Amino acid sequence: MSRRRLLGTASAAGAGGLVLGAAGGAWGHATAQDEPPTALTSLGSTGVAFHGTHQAGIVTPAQAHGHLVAFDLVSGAGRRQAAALLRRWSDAARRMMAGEPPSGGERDTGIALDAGPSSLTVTFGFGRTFFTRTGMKKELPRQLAPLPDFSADALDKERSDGDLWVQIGADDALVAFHALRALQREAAGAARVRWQMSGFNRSPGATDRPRTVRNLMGQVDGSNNPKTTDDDFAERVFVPSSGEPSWMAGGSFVVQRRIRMLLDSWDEHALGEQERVIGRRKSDGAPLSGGHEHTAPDLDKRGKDGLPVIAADAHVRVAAPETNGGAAMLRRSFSFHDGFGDGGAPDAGLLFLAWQADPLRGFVPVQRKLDRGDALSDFLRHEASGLFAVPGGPARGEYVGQRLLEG
Ligand SMILES: C=CC1=C(C)c2cc3[nH]c(cc4nc(cc5[nH]c(cc1n2)c(C)c5CCC(=O)O)C(CCC(=O)O)=C4C)c(C)c3C=C
Ligand SMILES: [Fe+2]
Repeated sequence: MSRRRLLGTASAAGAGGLVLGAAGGAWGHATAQDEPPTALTSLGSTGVAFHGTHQAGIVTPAQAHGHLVAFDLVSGAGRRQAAALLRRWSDAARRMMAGEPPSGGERDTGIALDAGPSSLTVTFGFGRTFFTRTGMKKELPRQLAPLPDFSADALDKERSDGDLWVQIGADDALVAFHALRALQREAAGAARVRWQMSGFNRSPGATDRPRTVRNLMGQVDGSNNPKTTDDDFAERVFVPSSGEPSWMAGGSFVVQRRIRMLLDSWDEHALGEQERVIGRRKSDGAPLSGGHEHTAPDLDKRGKDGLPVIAADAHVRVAAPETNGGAAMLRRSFSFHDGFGDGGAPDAGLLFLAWQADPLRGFVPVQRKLDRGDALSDFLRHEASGLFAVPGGPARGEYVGQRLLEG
């Protein structure tokens, strides 16, 4: 037994399959010779494909651990350095998503030694400033127009935007941090970290059956997300092959908002009031109009008092596609908790991530409306913001963004 005493069991997401036992380097460190091999659970052995029409990490079920990080190109770095960086990053991401060390192993930190790929995904995007920094203004997608100012914004510019954006997700915390650190090291000399945020979701296997995740307000969050099986899913979430700009075919636009939850205030409110604010039951996420979690909310239903059972300012009514001319987005967020403030209030909330083919037909109109009349907004503060173009997935032998950088 030379490299490790782990055996894979399953590979749910295909392509790379289970890929333990990469060559050399730190991966050769010893475990006792006489230990019997231990099978990885499906949590560790699950690998997600790096290549494909779309990048991984968009329709992939949200993992238990997430890192979001923005980089700015260093002064003097332009298109050529950016292309070389994306090539290095793609190579590292492909390897790590297959459970291998990032670059042959010699320089690897060893943080993910002993672990399988654990559903690792790495997703890359470009911010508006990337196109000016690299002299590629002509390629700037119109969909990257700056987001409007919203009245409830209290944005920290230093934790917003950025030239390059990376989303990392994994079901193991060490695997996730390993990827973050590896990509930061690969960036040396070309780009430096502008801001970084970490988040989490429930671990696979923590519930009696697969369930929609809860957020830190205790609500079931994600029930009425577009489903991959919906006829209009791809149209809503991905840029079509005939879309503009052509290098974004198969890509998507992501809006990220660090939304602090004012939990001290929220947690003081009675259950009935909390449910009125959202328009759904807290226990199981069912709409207040009746049925179960996945029953469509009936926005027309009225109670005996003649009032709508889902209130006029309930979050689900104000955000629903039906009340926003069909505007929709795929929400795939992580919760965050970064300690407690001086007064004891948790610095916690949602790293809200919304994916769509065009933010002007997704996030923007919905947030405009929420900004004017959402009961939930009394309990939220939008503290940081970013909008990034996430190109389509790479074909074999290609790196992410190659069609932009070498087109
Ligand atoms: C601009 C878009 C949205 C922001 C910002 C947003 C913040 C936010 N939402 C919750 C909790 C819930 N949201 C729910 C539904 C929901 N939210 C949005 C959009 C934004 N939310 C949409 C489009 C929808 C779906 C509406 C529908 O079609 O019914 C729900 C209900 C369950 C669900 O469908 O997911 C909850 C709960 C928080 C806590 C939050 C900011 C921190
Ligand atoms: Fe919401």
